[in-house]
Amino acid sequence: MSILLPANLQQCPSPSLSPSTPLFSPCPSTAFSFGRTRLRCLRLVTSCVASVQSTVANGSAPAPAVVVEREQIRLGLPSKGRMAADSIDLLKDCQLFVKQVNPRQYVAQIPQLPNTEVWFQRPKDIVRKLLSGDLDLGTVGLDTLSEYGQENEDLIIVHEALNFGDCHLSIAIPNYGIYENINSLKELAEMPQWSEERPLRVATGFTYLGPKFMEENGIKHVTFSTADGALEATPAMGIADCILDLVSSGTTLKENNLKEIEGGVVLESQAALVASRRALTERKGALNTVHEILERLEAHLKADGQFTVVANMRGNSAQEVAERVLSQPSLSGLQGPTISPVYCKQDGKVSIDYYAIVICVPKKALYESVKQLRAVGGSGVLISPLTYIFDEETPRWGQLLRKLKI
Ligand SMILES: Nc1ncnc2c1ncn2[C@@H]1O[C@H](COP(=O)(O)OP(=O)(O)OP(=O)(O)O)[C@@H](O)[C@H]1O
Ligand SMILES: O=P(O)(O)OC[C@H]1O[C@H](OP(=O)(O)OP(=O)(O)O)[C@H](O)[C@@H]1O
Ligand SMILES: [Mg+2]
Repeated sequence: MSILLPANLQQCPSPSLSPSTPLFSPCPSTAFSFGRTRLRCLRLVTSCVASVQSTVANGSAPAPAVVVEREQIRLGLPSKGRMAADSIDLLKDCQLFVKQVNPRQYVAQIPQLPNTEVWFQRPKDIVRKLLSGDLDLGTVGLDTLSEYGQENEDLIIVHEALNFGDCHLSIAIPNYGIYENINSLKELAEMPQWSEERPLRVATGFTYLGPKFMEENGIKHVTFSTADGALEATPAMGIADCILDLVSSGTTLKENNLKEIEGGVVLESQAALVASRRALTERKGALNTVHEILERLEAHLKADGQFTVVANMRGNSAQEVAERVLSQPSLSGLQGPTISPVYCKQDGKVSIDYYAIVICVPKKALYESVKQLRAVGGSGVLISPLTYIFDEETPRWGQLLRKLKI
């Protein structure tokens, strides 16, 4: 398997190469010409790469030996792109308001977290800066974390499902010509077209995950090229056989006559809250800050999927009403229904003919729950959104402490 090098290693100096010799072409059209010279170049580059890899592995940096002293905890948020607004909106929904004076200012404050400052960075730089110790926390897609974090143990996922930025990293091939009947990675790998001389050409921005995935799947005759965007054009341009890129709605693939294949998904991704292990264990205040952010996130995200349902139900006692409610599978709520007497005044006398029941219902199960409530005599059903659900302790906090071995 030959692996072309990430663009950020192109400038790697080598005395045997003329300055004009391209070591790695971001243009896929030159990506699989492996003459002798090319192979020699690659070997030279490989040894050169080994020496820089300790500091620049696909742009990621190793964790610093010591944590640099500073007063503030630093939270990295995406400066632009599709993750930027959603990150700020999520914090806002958790009552953490990011105060940015203007959109071109890359530092901001969160008044509710006075010991924390926000730094806006490109997602890949958030990962790099977590590794270099210049940020302590950050929100990024799991795809970016895997690509630029490269399983570095200093990176800890604090919350892996922030409920935005959903997409998956997947292989896509043309849906025409020789690929018409190819529907799985296995079938793609077994096509007679690929050989050492003419490997399968993959265009991808994921120069770490791509080769790793192919190797794990035993695909030998494969070569990679990279570009910064519009990868979906490369098969039709004749410069790649397939692509490995992010997919969310699937529109870009469809519009470019490409299809996904079985076994071709490298990873599922959504936004995550990530921290530097070193910062959490060594920086004063970092663990408290992460605890507060995590509590707010979990309370909001848990509530986000639920409705509060209130209904009245005729009955002789709270116990009898509870038995009827609990006979229905979708009406058990978070811990069970809350049932309270409804006091009515009739002919000058106060009596209890009805009970009010309050339950939390998953949004997806709402209509089913309303039907079940009606079936056991519920009436006057009121539905309202839930804002926060604070549990006794956030489950992810315990997981984090275990990861940190605290
Ligand atoms: N359809 C999608 N395509 C790409 N990324 C997506 C998609 N849906 C969600 N994402 C998430 O958004 C993140 C950032 O994507 P975005 O394209 O905004 O920035 P970028 O790719 O880092 O920047 P640029 O495209 O300008 O180089 C991705 O890493 C991924 O986690
Ligand atoms: O499945 P879809 O909803 O169609 O989204 C997938 C496309 O979105 C991303 O590109 P982006 O918009 O970031 O443009 P880029 O290629 O310039 O990065 C990604 O690289 C795909 O091309
Ligand atoms: Mg993009």
